[in-house]
Amino acid sequence: MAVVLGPNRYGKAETRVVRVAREGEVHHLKDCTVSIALSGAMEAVHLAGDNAAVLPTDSQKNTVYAFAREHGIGEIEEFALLLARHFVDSQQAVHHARVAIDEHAWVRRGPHSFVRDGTEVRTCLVHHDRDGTSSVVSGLRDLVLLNSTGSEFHGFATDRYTTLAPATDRVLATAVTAGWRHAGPGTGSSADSYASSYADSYTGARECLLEAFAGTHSLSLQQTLYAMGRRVLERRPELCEVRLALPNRHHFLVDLAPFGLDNPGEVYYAADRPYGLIEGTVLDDAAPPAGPAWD
Ligand SMILES: O=c1[nH]c(=O)c2[nH]c(=O)[nH]c2[nH]1
Repeated sequence: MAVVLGPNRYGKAETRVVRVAREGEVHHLKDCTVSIALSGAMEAVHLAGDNAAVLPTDSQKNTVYAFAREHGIGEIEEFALLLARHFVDSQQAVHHARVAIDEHAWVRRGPHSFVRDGTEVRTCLVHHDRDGTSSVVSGLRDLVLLNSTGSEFHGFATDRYTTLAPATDRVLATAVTAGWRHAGPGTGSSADSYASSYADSYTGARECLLEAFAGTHSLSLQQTLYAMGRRVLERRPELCEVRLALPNRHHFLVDLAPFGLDNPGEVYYAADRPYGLIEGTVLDDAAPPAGPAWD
């Protein structure tokens, strides 16, 4: 048997950075978690303990803070591309950089006061390669949605273990995890002109998800998933692929008969687990190959 080193990467995970931009009395807040993973010519460190090619993860963390000071944090996709290009361009041994950023939303409550906005998180995942190609996936997670009617589930397959009753009017609730792949940028710095639209693109794609969830009379969460992905692709030509994970947050009607009460769709038990997990990809059939974009 010959033992060889397989794929590997390393980097500082989950650097928490909060950037306060001060405009006199009025402050602006960006609250991010940045995860970096670098790969390339890293055989020597694994095989011989030679660290010459290893830029310490501590330096990577420091770069996040220094860049936040020097460049500010605009759209997270731009900041991720900036970091990814920096590591590939400045370190000979680094051939590929992966940068994932989560943005935690704060809502303004005054010139320099903010309230954390629920659990929803905006996300991005950027890859940059030595040959200059970049990929950008934007998205969100923990966007919690509920329709109190307009959802059915019946006509499903049954077997000897099926006890689920067909539903013609049920609560449909989920916590959306979604990613959408940008058709560009293809190469290097040409991404910069593109970058100014990341904010619009995000707001637009998120709105499509909300609209499609609220506006689809659902015969299954799978059907709703497809409608959500399709709406994004139809309205946002800059995007070519959407991946969704939708946990079915089951709401069970409580049996109030023991108390002499009826329950015409008014009182539910919101179960947290187990939950159905519906996952799917919706894509433009002319989408360029994804490469490592989702890795
Ligand atoms: O929308 C649904 N899809 C399913 O696949 C499923 N399975 C289940 O038990 N309930 C539901 N609901």
